Amino acid sequence: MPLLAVYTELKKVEEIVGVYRDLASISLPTSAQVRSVDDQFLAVTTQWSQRDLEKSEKTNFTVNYILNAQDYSVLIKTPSQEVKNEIWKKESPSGKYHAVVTSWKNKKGEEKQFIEIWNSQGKIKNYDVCSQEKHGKVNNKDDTFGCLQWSNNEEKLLYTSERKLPKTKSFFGTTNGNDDKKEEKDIVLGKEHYTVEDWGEQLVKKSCSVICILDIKSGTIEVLDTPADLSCGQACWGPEDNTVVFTGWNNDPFRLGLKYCTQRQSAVYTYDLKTQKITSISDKTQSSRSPNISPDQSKLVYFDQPIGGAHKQCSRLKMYDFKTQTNQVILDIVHRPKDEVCNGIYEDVLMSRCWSHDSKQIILSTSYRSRTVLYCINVETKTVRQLNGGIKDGSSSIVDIYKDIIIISCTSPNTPQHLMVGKLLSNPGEEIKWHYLNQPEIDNNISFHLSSHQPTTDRKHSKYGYLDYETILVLPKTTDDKKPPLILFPHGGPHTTFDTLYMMYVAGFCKCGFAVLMVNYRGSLGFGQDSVESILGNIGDQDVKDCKAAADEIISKGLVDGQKVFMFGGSHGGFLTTHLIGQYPDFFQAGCCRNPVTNLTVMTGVTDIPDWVYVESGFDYNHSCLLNPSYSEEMWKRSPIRYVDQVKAPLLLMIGKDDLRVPPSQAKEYYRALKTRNIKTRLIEYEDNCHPIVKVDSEADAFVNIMLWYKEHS
Ligand SMILES: CSCC[C@H](NC=O)C(=O)N[C@@H](Cc1ccccc1)C(=O)O
Repeated sequence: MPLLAVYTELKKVEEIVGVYRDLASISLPTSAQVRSVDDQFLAVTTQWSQRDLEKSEKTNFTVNYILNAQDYSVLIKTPSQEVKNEIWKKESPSGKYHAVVTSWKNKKGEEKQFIEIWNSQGKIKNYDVCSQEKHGKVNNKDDTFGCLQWSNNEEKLLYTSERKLPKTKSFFGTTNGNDDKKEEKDIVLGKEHYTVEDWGEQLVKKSCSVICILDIKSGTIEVLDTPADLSCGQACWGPEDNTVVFTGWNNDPFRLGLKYCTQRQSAVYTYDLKTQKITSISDKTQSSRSPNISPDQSKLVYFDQPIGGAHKQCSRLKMYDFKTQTNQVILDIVHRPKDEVCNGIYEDVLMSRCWSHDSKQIILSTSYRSRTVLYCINVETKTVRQLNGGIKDGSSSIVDIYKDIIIISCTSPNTPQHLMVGKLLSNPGEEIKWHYLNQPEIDNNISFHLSSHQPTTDRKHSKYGYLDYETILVLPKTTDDKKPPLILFPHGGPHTTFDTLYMMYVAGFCKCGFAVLMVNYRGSLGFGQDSVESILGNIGDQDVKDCKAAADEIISKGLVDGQKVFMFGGSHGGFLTTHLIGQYPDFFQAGCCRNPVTNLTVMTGVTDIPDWVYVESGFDYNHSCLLNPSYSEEMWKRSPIRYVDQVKAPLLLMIGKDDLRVPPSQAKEYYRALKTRNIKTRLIEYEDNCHPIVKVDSEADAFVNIMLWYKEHS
């Protein structure tokens, strides 16, 4: 390469790295808890996360605030304090104690887990919970099964862990040299290599979760006697601490991936701590989850939806009354949106605190078309209202509520998430006045526009012909008349959605000069259950055409350069990327995709969610389904690889080597097919990354590679 070209290339890299460094340094709130100190003051504890590119890890820290209880002004803000080795922290109901689950490696490199109890004087107890050998590893916050709950009398802690597995050793020797006689009789022979099923992508080694109770005074641990065919989680204390309420997922006949999949068979149960009797309180023909008890302990709410079908869908909000032992629907599944208020609930779980102080209302946030909005649902009148809050056309979500003081997180594509505090008012007509906890950093060089798109007559769905869809166009500020190149970016899933949130990659693309069109094609969440169902059996067609038509509309409005269009997407978004460059070969300059689905016919035996392949291809699924030539034929017709001969655009493929959802072989097969057809392509493989590719160093490397790829092929 001539010297000038080398210099220009280096300059380009430096600029992109600079953009990424700036964005990666932004810290974002992850959670917050509010509590009243007295009539005059409120205390708010907030948790934050920030990328540390030097250490290649995320730094977590807390910031504490003291607020004036009358006008919510910030009186004191403590300096940031880094949090290390902490898996989970939970304040007791009175605020006197904290329980902290910590993880630590001893000198032999073995992982130890402790539950520590703290008060204002310091650490008062520390239990090495796994040493009692009553259970396996404690679940953490992010696991679907995780929970940490103080009993109302503050004497006990409820948590979940993996069920204890029998120890095993080889038929021909010992596991280690120091097994004593007592241990020897508990050891089974020759089972070391038996498969232990788990719950798949991002839930590796989560096989069968059990509920545990730690007696804080004595340190004894009781593992509840739940059936071995249930994985238990999301546990909370029932009225007067006499029962435990939890969600149980069926392990049989075999486990399928649970991450991003709320349609698995599960129910809400109560466990009587005196009699050990387990009762299912939800409808067992539905999939139920996320029980949450009212402050007055008279009732609980939870979500349910049909078992099977789309991996995420619209859910019902249901309520169980402890006195009458009856269930009722508070907010039903919304098939076809009827009003401007609510299109249904699309959340996996409720916030751990979601009730108003009078136990009459629930606060939750969920997608309403392309925005996350706040809802207040009255469980007595079964009425729903949207709460005001945040940025115009932006998104707001609930972070915590305590005694009607609400903390929300507000954001938009040009405004990173920031926290606000307000009071839930008794008069539903009155607007909440929100106060900043931290000031947002608005990027005035980025703007965004929401558009709705009406499919042309030939593209209307045969059953749900009324459906429309939306896009979010994010634009860089340009100094000249030149229109920016466009990145067409459909989301994955397909049953998820792009809400008007701040997304680091999108902001980064804009700062590098690109416009980004995020497409909520039909099938996305937030538009009613009909939209979710409209895509089943139509993948590779309806979604592809929605994306292309949206790009055409935006180009025809003259907002972007129609001669410079690039494709980007992950997973099902990678499926759409490879479809679009194959079906519209002259439209795209280049493409990039992460863990793309490229060939459905070879997915069923290798993904952790084979049901996805059947259901999205338009078939019913049950655990005994086997692939046959007629399924395969339909799957082939819907696969991007079918169009590989037509591809012209250079394609960058990125793989998370540990992805269990979309096996790396999908990208590799497509890569080989492009190579042999002399289409420019590159494959990047990230070690220790699974489906999302979000390890700090990999995410950073992928960003720079994507930008260089597009710039090289502009
Ligand atoms: C057999 S893989 C199917 C594609 C995958 N769907 C579900 O997991 C997918 O597109 N994944 C999305 C992840 C996602 C799904 C739902 C909600 C949020 C994220 C992706 O990686 O973007």
